[in-house]
Amino acid sequence: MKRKVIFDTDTASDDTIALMMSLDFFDVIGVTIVSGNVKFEHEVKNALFTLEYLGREDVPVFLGAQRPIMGVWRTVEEVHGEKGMGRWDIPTPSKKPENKFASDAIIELSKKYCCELEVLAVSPLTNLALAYLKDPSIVNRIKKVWIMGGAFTKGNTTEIAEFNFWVDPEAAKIVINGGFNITLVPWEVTEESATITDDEWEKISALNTKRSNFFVKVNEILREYSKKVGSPGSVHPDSLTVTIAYDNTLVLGSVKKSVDVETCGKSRGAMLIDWYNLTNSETKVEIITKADSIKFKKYLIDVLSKA
Ligand SMILES: O=c1[nH]cnc2c1ncn2[C@@H]1O[C@H](CO)[C@@H](O)[C@H]1O
Repeated sequence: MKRKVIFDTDTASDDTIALMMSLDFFDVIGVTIVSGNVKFEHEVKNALFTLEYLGREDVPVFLGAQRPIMGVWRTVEEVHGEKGMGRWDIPTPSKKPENKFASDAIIELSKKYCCELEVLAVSPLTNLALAYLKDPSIVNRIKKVWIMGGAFTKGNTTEIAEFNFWVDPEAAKIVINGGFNITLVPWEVTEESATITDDEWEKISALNTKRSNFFVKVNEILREYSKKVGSPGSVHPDSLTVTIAYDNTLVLGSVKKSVDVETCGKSRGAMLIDWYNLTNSETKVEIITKADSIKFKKYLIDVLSKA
């Protein structure tokens, strides 16, 4: 029996590959969309299209928050392409989203699948924060929350902040302090273990499957951008996070610490880790410090090799 998950996403480039992998690994009972990477309407279209492309029209898509709780954010078309799918102008999908707000869907599904549901959040945490504010008891019904977010020090959006935390630091603060059972996969770990080098990119292109062709198209601009800012290839944080959720033997190092999120000034979106337990906080989360790159890439190639 596959584990039941909700996939929360600001769907652009690597989000779609993380969704593809999740559909293989898990029983995805819902996809929830949140504002972040590109215009909301494109994120919705990208998610619906990805599901259709993979023949998974059966998976419901729920529309969520179209802005962060408080702050002003910016979309990052330079990272993912104008519409979030590289240079690919995807056709309009015929699949339609559900008529239920994402945070309400999270609450309802947590009741329906009480105590076994997991959330894969590869996105700003607005939808989950709103669900928690409406019904804090979801903490007792959701088994696990896997989060791609936060940077130790090497921010990819400001000097100190990672994009998902930076878009909605208030939401990240609410979720992380909410008492969920959380594993965090920070930016640096993903850059170290989930960067696809030129050789690996060529290998993926040469697979020439429906899925590998999709990978190459949607990540084309991500690859160019990542290299431009100094990574050795395209970085795939969301795909690594769902693979760690699926196979915990990918975890080569982790710590359990209390975490907070800065919401002010120039360091807005920074991840604060209480390394020495200075705050005496009881609320701790697991933070991944090292992941198995070889295993991750094997899973990725396996998923992309399928017809
Ligand atoms: O420069 C970037 N490289 C990779 N992913 C990015 C970038 N900017 C925004 N995201 C998005 O934010 C998370 C990673 O911080 C990922 O979830 C990705 O979708």
